[in-house]
Amino acid sequence: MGSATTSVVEVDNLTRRFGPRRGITDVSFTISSGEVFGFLGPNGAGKSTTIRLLLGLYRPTSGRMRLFGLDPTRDGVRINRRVGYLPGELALYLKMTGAQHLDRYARIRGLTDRTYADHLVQRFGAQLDQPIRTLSKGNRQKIGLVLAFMHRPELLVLDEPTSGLDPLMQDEFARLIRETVDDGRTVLLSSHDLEEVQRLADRLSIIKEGRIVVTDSVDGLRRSAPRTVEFRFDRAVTAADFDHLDGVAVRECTGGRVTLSVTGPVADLLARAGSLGAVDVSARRADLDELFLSFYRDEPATEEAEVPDAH
Ligand SMILES: Nc1ncnc2c1ncn2[C@@H]1O[C@H](COP(=O)(O)OP(=O)(O)OP(=O)(O)O)[C@@H](O)[C@H]1O
Repeated sequence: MGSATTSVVEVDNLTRRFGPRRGITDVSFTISSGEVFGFLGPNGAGKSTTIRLLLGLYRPTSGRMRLFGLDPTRDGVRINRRVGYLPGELALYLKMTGAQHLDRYARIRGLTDRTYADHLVQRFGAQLDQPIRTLSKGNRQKIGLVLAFMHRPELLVLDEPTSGLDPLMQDEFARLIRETVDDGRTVLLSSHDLEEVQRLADRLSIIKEGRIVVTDSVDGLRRSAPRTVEFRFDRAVTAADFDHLDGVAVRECTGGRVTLSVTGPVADLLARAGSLGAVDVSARRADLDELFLSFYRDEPATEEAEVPDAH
């Protein structure tokens, strides 16, 4: 802590096509050291493709990327030593035990001090003495987590990290993430779980149909999330009384009650409601889930969404 913040991951206009199929198009984002960066998107959006490019497993069609200032297409070996990767689909050897996996990874990485690895095994209650094929999904995932974190890498790239973990283990995982960034290390957390990203990430990008639709801090997104505002009047009002106002969408209007979805400043709306003789008002901030879902559903994938930059 206290040291200067540097970019650990830089991605500029990265494009990867698979023949005629789109993989990702013009993807750009930057991740600073000590940050948890969420990468959120529905199935097939392009999260895994982006990660595979970053790890040098795919070559880009065009664009530029850097990890620690190095180019993954050329410096893969140097980069991989500094990265811990948990793939979305864990490829463990079914006949080998967890202990054999740990030995193998420690050898590849030249890791002699196993204190931290042992600590992680204890912490997650990972079962090391049985062949992987006999383990449940969650227990395999715990081994995947230990393998990703055991050498204290500077960058963790985690694809659906809590898949299969029970709530207690998810909490343990959340604590581990916090400790990791408190240590000045960096996390890229890819997921389609809104709740998980919202809880853990400082900033995030939402990717849809291969393109980034928004990048912002979680707090910034929360500020720009629509509020639900409800007014009551002692006479009937109509949707037309409100729907011309900037940032206001009428969700429901019956008799003397109107429910609105509101983004941005409320002065004009309050003036309007006042002039119509409002007798009561209530407001609640929409869940971020609503905002995320609106990006998933409605946003055109070809344009950046107009969310005010929080930085
Ligand atoms: N090796 C490949 N060959 C052909 N098409 C591919 C390949 N890998 C990915 N794609 C295509 O690229 C697009 C993005 O897929 P990707 O796996 O990156 O999505 P994702 O966001 O990780 O999805 P999920 O959440 O389901 O894992 C999809 O249309 C997919 O079909």
